[in-house]
Order: sequence, then structure tokens, then C-alpha cells
Amino acid sequence: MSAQREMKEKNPWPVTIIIIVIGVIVIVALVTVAVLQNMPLSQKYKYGIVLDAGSSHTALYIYEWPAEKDNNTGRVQQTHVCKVQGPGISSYASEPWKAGESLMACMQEAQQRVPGKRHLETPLYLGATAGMRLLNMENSSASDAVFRAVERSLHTFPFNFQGARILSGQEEGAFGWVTVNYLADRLEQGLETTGALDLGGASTQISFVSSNYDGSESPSNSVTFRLYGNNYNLYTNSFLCYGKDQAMKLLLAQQTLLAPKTIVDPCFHPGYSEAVSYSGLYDSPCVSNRKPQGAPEAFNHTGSGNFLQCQDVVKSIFNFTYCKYSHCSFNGVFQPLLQGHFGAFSAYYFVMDFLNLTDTSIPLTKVKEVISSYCATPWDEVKRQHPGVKVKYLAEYCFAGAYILTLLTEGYNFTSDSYTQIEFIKKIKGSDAGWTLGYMLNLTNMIPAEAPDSPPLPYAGYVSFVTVMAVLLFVLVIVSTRRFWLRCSKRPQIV
Ligand SMILES: Nc1ccn([C@@H]2O[C@H](COP(=O)(O)OP(=O)(O)O)[C@@H](O)[C@H]2O)c(=O)n1
Ligand SMILES: [Ca+2]
Repeated sequence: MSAQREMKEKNPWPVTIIIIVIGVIVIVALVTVAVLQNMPLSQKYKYGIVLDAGSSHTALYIYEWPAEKDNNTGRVQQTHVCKVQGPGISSYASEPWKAGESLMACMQEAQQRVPGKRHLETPLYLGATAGMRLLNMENSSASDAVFRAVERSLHTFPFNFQGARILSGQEEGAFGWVTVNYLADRLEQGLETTGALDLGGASTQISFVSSNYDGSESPSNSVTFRLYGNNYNLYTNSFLCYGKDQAMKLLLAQQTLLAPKTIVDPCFHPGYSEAVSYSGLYDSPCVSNRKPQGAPEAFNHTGSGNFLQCQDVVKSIFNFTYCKYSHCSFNGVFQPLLQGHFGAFSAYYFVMDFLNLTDTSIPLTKVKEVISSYCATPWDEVKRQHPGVKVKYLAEYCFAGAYILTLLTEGYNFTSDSYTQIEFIKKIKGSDAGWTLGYMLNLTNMIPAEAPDSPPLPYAGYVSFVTVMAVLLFVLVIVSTRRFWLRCSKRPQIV
């Protein structure tokens, strides 16, 4: 009887089970608290809005990023784009109020898209590019009136309006480069950067980092950045009047030096014929000083669709004869040696996409053949083959293709080898390539100069570590307890 009682008293199991249960509860509680306490906060978003007031059209972009993580690269992304109906704001010089009016529909859309409780804190920017640069040169009071009208409209919305202004060509080029490299996560990781090629309607930009360029040879082309702890010495240049639409004016001006009534343009399809008014053509500061004396009202713009001749006329709008630097692109502008990959966007993409030439592994000789065959196609047939495409764009793709090729190879000195380093892009990871994102990131200080401190372990690693350690500790306690009880039960009885 007494031996049985003794056995019962020495049986360690009830106590062990209690310890195990308490231990499991403690571990679960510990791990849960540790995990929940350090869990990334729920995904609330902040927003930013940028209006890109380009020469040909305006677009409104909405960006969002997780509210708690402003500084993380690749975190800001485009959630919506709204294309403003009608032409660019610079086209409203004679009736500025219409420029403000034109933005209302997209702004109302933005009001719907951004959650109401974020409206007051959401920054809103309008940046105007080469169309307004030209208007400002030509008629600064008209450009001021357009800005007043636009600001009046934007102030009527509940966002945190930060102003409307003209970007310099340098800013436009540099922010396009920031956008491309931010979206591709090349900045935070300190990877070799990608150059940016932006073809607009009124200006075109080239921006890249070249290891043999320190900025001293032509300081006005140099922009320095310190981003995530890395220094970048960026070369950038913007060519005003060398956007696709103004370059076409340069081309037409070249062919109307003697005020003809008809021109046969090799960059337009055979059978193409359109009346063009002299005053309309020469209204831009890019060509206004070249208007021929005694020009009639209009000329008949016809096409012959001859690519080789087209290339010759296109070449004649570039000046390659003088260069006071070690290397130049064209018009006496300094350019260091090309280096690395390039992303080409905006009209580069639209044109090359239409011509099925976005694949840059296609040899340049073949690219020329494709454009040449498009140029030679009769105008009626072109219209029949592409019923869904705007006739104005359709007519210009022959010129635009020849222009892009000449700009890249003769202007910027891309060779058949380095051409393969270009990628024609529209979007990167869902966000449009362009200057707007880089502009907003810069103005909101969202790219830190120094690399942000990061926790030694990622969250998943932290959770696994806490769990494994807790389980190990628990096993250790159980084993020690078992050994303690076993030792107690084996101790000789003192009678
Ligand atoms: N679907 C489209 C849209 C725009 N584009 C062209 O892309 C260019 C955009 O230029 P932009 O309005 O941004 O002008 P900038 O102020 O940047 O010089 C214009 O030449 C448009 O005609 C195009 O070729 N296809
Ligand atoms: Ca643009």
C-alpha cells in the first residue's frame, strides 16, 4: 500500500504535463506578441498627382505608395493616368481660360480616385515642358495668362496644390532618368544606371552616366545627384525644337525656303496631298525667323515616299560642322561617349511600336528597309491598312521613323552595336516612363541621399528566428525537468 503511494508521489507525469501546457501557452503568447508587435503596418496608401503639360497633350498621373514606407525604392507606383481631351495647354494662348477648363474632367476623375480622407495632404503639381517654353519665348504674357488660368482651375480642388511651372530642359532630362532608374530598382541597389531618351513633340532629351565624364567639359550639361548613398554625375541635354513635331516644322521650313506653292516631300507617302498655311507653319519660334519673303497663303504638301531622299532632308536639319568640345552630338552640343543601356520612351516608343520595330536586335539595315517600305506605300493603301489610327499620326510615321533613326545614329552617334543597347519602352512595372515620377520623388524628398537603415533581419527571418528559439528553449526546459524528476525518483529512500 505504502509502496503504491510512494510510486504515485514519485510519478513525474502530472507535473510534466502541467509544465508542457503552461510552456506551450507561454511560447504561443510570446511568439504571437513578438510577431504582431513587429508586423509591417497595414497597407495604407498615400498619393501624389502630377500633370504633365506637354506640347501636344496633357496627362494626369496619380501615384501611390505605402503610407509607412515613403523612403523605400520601387515603392511608389502609378495607379491611374487620365489623358486630357484636346491639345496641350500652350495651344490655348489666345483663349487661356480654356486651358484651365480642359483640365477639369481629369481633375474630377482624380478626386474620385484618391480616397477623400487623403485629399488635403495629397500634393498636386503641374509641370509644363517644351510647348510652354516656346510660348514663353514667343509671348511671355500669353504664357503667364495660361498659367494663371490653369492655377485658378487647380485651386478649386481639395488637393495640396504645389504650383504650376515650366521645367527646364535639364530638369526634364534628369527627372526622366531618375524615373527610369527608380522604377527598375537600379538606384537603391547601386547598379549601373540606364540612360534615358525622351522624344517629345517640341523637345527631345538624352541623359546618361558616362564613366569618362566628370562634368567639367560642359558644366551646363551636368547634373549631380546623391541617391541612397551613391553619387551620380549625370550628363543631360535637351534639344529645343528637336521634338518630333517641331522637327517636322524644321523639315518643312527647309523645303519652303523659296516660298513654293507645292512641295514634293520624300518623307510623306506617294499620293499624300494636304494644304498647309504658311502662317501656321511659321508661327513657332523654332522656324519663325526663316519665313520666306512673299510667301503665298498656303502650299500644297505632297509626298513621294522616298526614304533615302527623306534621310538626306532630315540630316539637313542637323548641324554637324562645328564642335568646340572633345565630342559633340550635333549643333555644337557637347556629348560624352555613349555608355550602357538606354530606355527610349514617349514618341520613340509610339513610332517604333507602330512600325513594329521595338525589337532592337533587328539589324539597322533591316530597320531602314522596314521604314523605307512603309514610306513607299501609297497613302490610300496606308489609310486602308490602318483604319483605327489617327490620320495625322499615320501620315507622319514615315518622317518620324526616318527622324528617329537619324537622331539616334547621326545625332547621338549610336552605332549598329550600341543601337542594340536601346530598349523602346512605354511602361516599367506598370508605371509610364517619363519625367513626372522623378519630378514628384524629388519634390517630396522621397529618395534619400543616404541608404536607409534596414533591420538586420527581414520580417520573415525574424519570425522564424523567434519561433525556433522559443521552441528550442521549451525543449530545453522539458528535458531539464524530466532529468530533474528522474534524478529525484532514483535517489535512495531514507527510512
Ligand atoms: N499615341 C501617341 C501619343 C503621342 N505621340 C507623340 O508623342 C509626342 C509627345 O510629346 P509631348 O506632348 O510630351 O511634348 P513635349 O512637351 O514633351 O515636347 C508628340 O509628338 C505626340 O505627337 C505619338 O506619336 N503617339
Ligand atoms: Ca513630354
